[in-house]
Amino acid sequence: MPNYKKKKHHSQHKHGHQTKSTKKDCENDDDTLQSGWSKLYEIKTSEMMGRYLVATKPIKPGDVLIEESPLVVGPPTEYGPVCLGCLKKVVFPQSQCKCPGCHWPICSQPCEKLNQDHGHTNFECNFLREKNVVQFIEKYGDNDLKVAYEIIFPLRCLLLKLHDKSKWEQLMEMEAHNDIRKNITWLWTRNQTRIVNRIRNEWKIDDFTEEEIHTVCGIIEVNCFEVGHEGAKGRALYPTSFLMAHDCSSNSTHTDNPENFSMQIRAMRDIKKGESITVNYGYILMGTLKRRERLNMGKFFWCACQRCSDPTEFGTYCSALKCSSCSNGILLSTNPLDQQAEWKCLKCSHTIEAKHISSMLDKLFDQLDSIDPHDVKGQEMFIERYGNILGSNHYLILSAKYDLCQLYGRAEDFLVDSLSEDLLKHKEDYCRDVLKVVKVLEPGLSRVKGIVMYELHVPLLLLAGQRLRKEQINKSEFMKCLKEVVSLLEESSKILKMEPGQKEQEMAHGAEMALMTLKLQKLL
Ligand SMILES: C[S@@+](CC[C@H](N)C(=O)[O-])C[C@H]1O[C@@H](n2cnc3c(N)ncnc32)[C@H](O)[C@@H]1O
Repeated sequence: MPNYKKKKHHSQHKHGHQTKSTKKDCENDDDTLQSGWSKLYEIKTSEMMGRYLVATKPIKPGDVLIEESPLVVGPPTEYGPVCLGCLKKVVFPQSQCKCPGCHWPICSQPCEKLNQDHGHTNFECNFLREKNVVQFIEKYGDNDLKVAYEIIFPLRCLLLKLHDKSKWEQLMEMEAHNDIRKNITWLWTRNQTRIVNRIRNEWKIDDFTEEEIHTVCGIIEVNCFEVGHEGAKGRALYPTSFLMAHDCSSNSTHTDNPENFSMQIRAMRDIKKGESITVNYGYILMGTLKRRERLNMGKFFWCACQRCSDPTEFGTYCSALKCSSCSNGILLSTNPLDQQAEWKCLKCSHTIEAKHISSMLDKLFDQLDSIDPHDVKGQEMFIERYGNILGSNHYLILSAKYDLCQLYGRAEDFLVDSLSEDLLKHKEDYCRDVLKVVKVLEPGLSRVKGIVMYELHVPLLLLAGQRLRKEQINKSEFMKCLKEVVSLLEESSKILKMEPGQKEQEMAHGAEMALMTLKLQKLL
């Protein structure tokens, strides 16, 4: 299905942004050697995608393409009361700590993240105090409180119009897709009642027009990144990173620093000169039908990338369903770029309408989603129950396996020392199943790959030791296993070291410690 958007108002930017290059990149380039900075990309425009970034020279895996502070950061949607400084949850109305200026609840006295450029600025504090918005917060119930905190992010964007013209102009450069969004009645009405009417009618803030508020809502929906980690989650807009186009098998990745929400975009694999630089707006372990539906609902375009165009998704078959009419047949979409195209068995030609597939996938997704992420037995039951309908590489099965490969060894009752040989083998199998697919869908320095590689080293190392002791394998077979362990540890530590999240940092550290221990034991 083609993308119907028109991009009339985008001017073509010919300049590349100044970006930091890695040492490796500098070594190949005299200019860069002198400055330490390099223009790695330029901005181009296409009818279908609007503006997007294109490499102006060959880029290596791990090269940093963009590193920047946010323009604005705010609370997520549907989340509830958070500290206006650090975005950590606060318990309302019990919270004792209040911002000394506007009296909104904060996490501690003082929260050191108050008065930051992109968050609860002095300007915002004075503005909220003058309008006495806290009076509403104090009388709201749970639902209204969630809405009130959802307004903070658009309000922060709008306040730039009053106190930071240059940032406001940068924001107004971003796509809002008002023409498309106006025709999505539920979305426009939701924004009208939850955001526009609250700001203008209830909070009596008349500094912004309805159109301006809707536009800011659109800019957020189209361009914002979900940021933060456990404890402090948020949404943020960045001056340059928003330009990255989407690809379901992207060549770059993004991470935000939990301390200050600064954004880093890095290449995951080799990018050729002239190739577009892409990130994945979604989640790698999701099948084409639902992935495209989500991208269209959330980002307002129908993706037609190579992965979406290929019914087998590069031979991974991660959307394929088992045929109920014959044995060993599998069903695939007859045209993955058409959401309505029927699905057909490759063996017996049995067909099913796309709408039935879609509603079944929704039901199964809801079931998987309702399982506590720490519930080993629940996830196992999901695989057992639906493995016969969904293919073994199906993305819903792989999602459960991805959770399980991290749970075995960590979850209560499944700590690593208590895992039987069978369960260790089970963990190994799940890791291998996920890794096989992720290596194809996200080759290179992929975070998911780094995590699974780290997880895989555990059963391999323990099983090899047990088997050597029981004389089920000899020394040279043991050394062969160790070789795989070492390569997994080296690769996962290389990938995860680049990720600022605490979990990834701990794994990278764990991988390095494991390598050191092997060296000390003179096994390497
Ligand atoms: C975050 S913005 C990216 C910057 C945008 N192209 C611009 O010019 O402002 C996201 C929007 O870019 C467009 N876009 C990004 N990736 C695309 C893709 N793979 N195919 C079609 N449109 C895409 C869509 O219009 C989407 O809503």
